[in-house]
Amino acid sequence: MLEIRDLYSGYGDAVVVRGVSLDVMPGEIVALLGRNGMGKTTVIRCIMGLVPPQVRSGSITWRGESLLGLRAHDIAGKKIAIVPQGRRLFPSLTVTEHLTMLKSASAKDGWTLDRVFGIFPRLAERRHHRGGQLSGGERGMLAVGRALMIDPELILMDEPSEGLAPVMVQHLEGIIVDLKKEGLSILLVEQNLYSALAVADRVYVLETGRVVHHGTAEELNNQTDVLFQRLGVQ
Ligand SMILES: Nc1ncnc2c1ncn2[C@@H]1O[C@H](COP(=O)(O)OP(=O)(O)OP(=O)(O)O)[C@@H](O)[C@H]1O
Repeated sequence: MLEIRDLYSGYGDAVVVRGVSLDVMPGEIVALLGRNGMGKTTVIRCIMGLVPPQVRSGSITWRGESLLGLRAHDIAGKKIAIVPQGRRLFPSLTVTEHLTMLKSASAKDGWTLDRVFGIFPRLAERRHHRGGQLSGGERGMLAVGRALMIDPELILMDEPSEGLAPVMVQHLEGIIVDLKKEGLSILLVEQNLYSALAVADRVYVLETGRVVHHGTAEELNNQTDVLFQRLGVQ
C-alpha cells in the first residue's frame, strides 16, 4: 500500500538517499534502521512531502497513487500522519489545543480526545499544560496522540523512543503493537535495534542512503551480530 521504488533524494547537490525501495503493507509495522545521518529522516520527509529534501527520481505511491509533488497537508488528508523527529510541538499551546488543532474536541468519529487520553492517561492529567512544560516522555506521547487525531491509516514515526527512559520506551512499544492490532500501518525509524525487533514485522537497514539489509524481524533476530555491525553498536 505504501510503495517506494528506487528513490533518490537530497539537499542541494548532496544526494543522501540512493535508490531506496521499500513497502509497507496494510497493518504492518516496518522499521527503518541505521546510524545517524544514513538518510532515514530524509526518506520519511520525502514520503510526507516535506521540503527540503528534494526528490530527484524514483516513485512513492500510496494505494496506487503517486504522492510526489503533493504538499504535506494534502498527504495528511490521505490518512498519512507523521510523528516528527524532535516532536515539533508548540511551546505555548496546551496538550488539548495540540490534539484539537485538526479535529474538534467534540468529534465523535475515529480518534477522539477521550480515546487519546484513554491510551495516554498521563496526557489527560496534563491536558492544561503547555508544550513547553512537558517532560520528554509526555512530549513523545503528545506527538503520537496528535498524529492519531487525523485518523491515520499509516503513521511515519521518526525515532519516537529518542530520549525516553526505558520504561517509557516499553510503554510506547505496547502502544505501537496495539495500534497495529487496530489495523494501522507504521513505518518506524529507529536507532534502537531491540526496540525495532520487539515490534516490527519487517526491518530495512540503511547505510549511506542505500538499503543494505532487509528481512523479517524473525529472520533478523538470528542475525543480530551482522545488524550490530551495520549499526555501529558493539
Ligand atoms: N536540511 C538539510 N540540509 C543539508 N543536509 C541535510 C539536511 N538534513 C539532513 N542532511 C544530511 O543528509 C544526510 C542524511 O540525514 P538524515 O537526517 O536523513 O539521516 P538519519 O538517518 O535520519 O539520521 P539521524 O538519526 O541523525 O536523523 C546527513 O548527511 C545529513 O547531514
